Amino acid sequence: MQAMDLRGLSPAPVTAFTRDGEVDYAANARIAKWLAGMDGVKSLVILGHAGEGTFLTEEERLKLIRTYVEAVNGQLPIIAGITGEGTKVAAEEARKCKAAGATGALVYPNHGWLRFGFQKGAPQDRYKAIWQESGLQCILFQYPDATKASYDIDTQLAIATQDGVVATKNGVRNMKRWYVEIPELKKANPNLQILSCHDEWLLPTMFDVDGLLVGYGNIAPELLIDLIKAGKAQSYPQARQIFERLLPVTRAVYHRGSHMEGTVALKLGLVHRGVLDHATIREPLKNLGEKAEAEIFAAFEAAGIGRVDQLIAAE
Ligand SMILES: N[C@@H](CC=O)C(=O)O
Repeated sequence: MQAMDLRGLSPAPVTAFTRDGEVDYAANARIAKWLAGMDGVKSLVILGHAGEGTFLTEEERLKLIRTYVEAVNGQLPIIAGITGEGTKVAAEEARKCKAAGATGALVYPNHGWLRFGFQKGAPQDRYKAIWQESGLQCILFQYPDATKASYDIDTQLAIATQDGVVATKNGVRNMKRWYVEIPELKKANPNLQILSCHDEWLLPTMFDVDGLLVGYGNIAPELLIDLIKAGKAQSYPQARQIFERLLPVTRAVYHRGSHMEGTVALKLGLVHRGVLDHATIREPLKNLGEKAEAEIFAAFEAAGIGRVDQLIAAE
């Protein structure tokens, strides 16, 4: 197996809808082409939180994968969020995603684990079943420490050393754990690619990662690519400068009441950049209101993040 190279930016694109709430495949293809055309973008991760993946029907999800695969024309791997609850259901979902053209799986924890915690051994069996059933290359998704679905180090090590697991998307949000666990994972599997997803405060993790897998990659991919480079060069001043420039946008999009609002804010950001015509979302997401919209647009102005001209060229 040739592992996906994720050493750079992997944006998690939003899903564009028509004004009446249907999936707008043409608009999604435009997003795919725009992002895929950028040097430093290594994969596109669809059907995740930012992509409202669980708000789509199975038919829509598979059609969206096919749309992305066609749009990027082999330039990049398409990674699908795998969210099915039961292990068998998730493995079956992954098999269908692979048949639709996906290369990778971002494996979400079972939702019940968020509420009750997981039984030892169950997470690694979920990854194993997905890999064996589908052949999709898996990304270990580490949830925040504050949730019961955050895997202890033994569970992470077991998953990280299994066949078919090529990367971890780490959002632990506990630097005591990050500083200890990331080196342990690297020691156990030196090929494991470390991706941060701490959208709301990326800076502290930038010096230890191979890349980013973030919803933030929708709205400021150019600056995030530079931030990754600065982190890899271990240049704190350079990384800090980019972080400061992004700060108004980070605050407007991610320092909100809930991370769920971030997805709505991402769509507004894409409207501001001329990538989307409107920010239609699906329930249970809610619009943020005119005041928040104005704040988000003003934040983009303050950061000097403007419209995307290349999008038109990509069509
Ligand atoms: N950045 C978020 C969004 C999810 O995919 C996270 O940490 O999980």
